[in-house]
Amino acid sequence: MLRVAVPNKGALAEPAAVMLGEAGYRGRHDRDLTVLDHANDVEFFFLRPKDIPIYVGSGELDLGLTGRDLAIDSRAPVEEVLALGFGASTFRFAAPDGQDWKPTDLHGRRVATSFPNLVRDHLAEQGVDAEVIRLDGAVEISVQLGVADAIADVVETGRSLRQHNLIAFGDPICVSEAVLVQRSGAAPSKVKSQLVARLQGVVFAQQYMMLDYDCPRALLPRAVAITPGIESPTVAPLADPDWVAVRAMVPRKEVNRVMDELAETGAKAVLASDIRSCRM
Ligand SMILES: Nc1ncnc2c1ncn2[C@@H]1O[C@H](COP(=O)(O)OP(=O)(O)OP(=O)(O)O)[C@@H](O)[C@H]1O
Ligand SMILES: O=P(O)(O)OC[C@H]1O[C@H](OP(=O)(O)OP(=O)(O)O)[C@H](O)[C@@H]1O
Ligand SMILES: [Mg+2]
Repeated sequence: MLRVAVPNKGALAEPAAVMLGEAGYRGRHDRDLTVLDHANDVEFFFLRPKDIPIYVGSGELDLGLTGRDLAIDSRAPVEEVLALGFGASTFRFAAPDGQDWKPTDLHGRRVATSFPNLVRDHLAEQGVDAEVIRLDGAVEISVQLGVADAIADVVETGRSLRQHNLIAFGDPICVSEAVLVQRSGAAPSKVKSQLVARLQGVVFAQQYMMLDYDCPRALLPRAVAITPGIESPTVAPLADPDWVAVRAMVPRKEVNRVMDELAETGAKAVLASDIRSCRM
């Protein structure tokens, strides 16, 4: 049976549960710490996302969903199998607004963070000798409370930084998202490949939309150039011989631009719909 770690709390827990549900796996009941999915030969363990790389790196669990930043900070021997497309954030230095900060200004100063290894390794790479103060959370407040001169923390919308008069500086230390990890160099297995393929199907489906439209036959070459699809679009005859129906997958981010172009070209009844899952 495949043993898989899933975040039980925090920003990644809910989207991870939704993604596993979409992939056909059994969900968590109440606050249970484990779920047996006999139908798919998988046992899920609900753990703190920070601990997940430790369990997977030690080989106790086969796969884990966690944050890339947490996996790096853990220093556990894990490798990314798949990026999951949710939980996106950057990990950045920040310090009081009103000064033009550079990472080298941290020399000889105190930097508070919940990701001490990630920060220490980054400072060492940059040749900056700063003191790292390890805190568990609410790191943004540490500067005003006087325990640090700057912070390094997760930034999603930037709201927490603004609220505490902090400004991010330097290049991001890490560009993170939720990832599926395994122990570095772990052997492949059939159940593992199946879970990876299913999640890949959901990730891919979330990044695309299905477009359906009617198109005058004479305009088909132009329409196909706008929606080339993955392999090639599906073209089906309509009752009216001068028209065809076209179906193609389109990157979600581009769907409105593509719909505008199709409408301008002369396509009618342009419909966009979600894809729940796929195997490419
Ligand atoms: N807005 C966000 N806040 C915190 N973490 C986020 C956010 N968006 C994405 N993440 C990612 O979630 C992971 C952190 O999850 P974790 O559960 O440790 O912290 P949390 O969501 O802040 O919960 P907690 O309440 O336990 O601090 C990291 O990989 C981080 O990059
Ligand atoms: O850029 P933003 O959208 O403001 O999001 C980032 C903030 O959210 C998280 O904090 P959380 O609320 O989880 O509290 P914590 O610091 O105690 O973990 C994170 O640690 C940042 O503080
Ligand atoms: Mg937090």
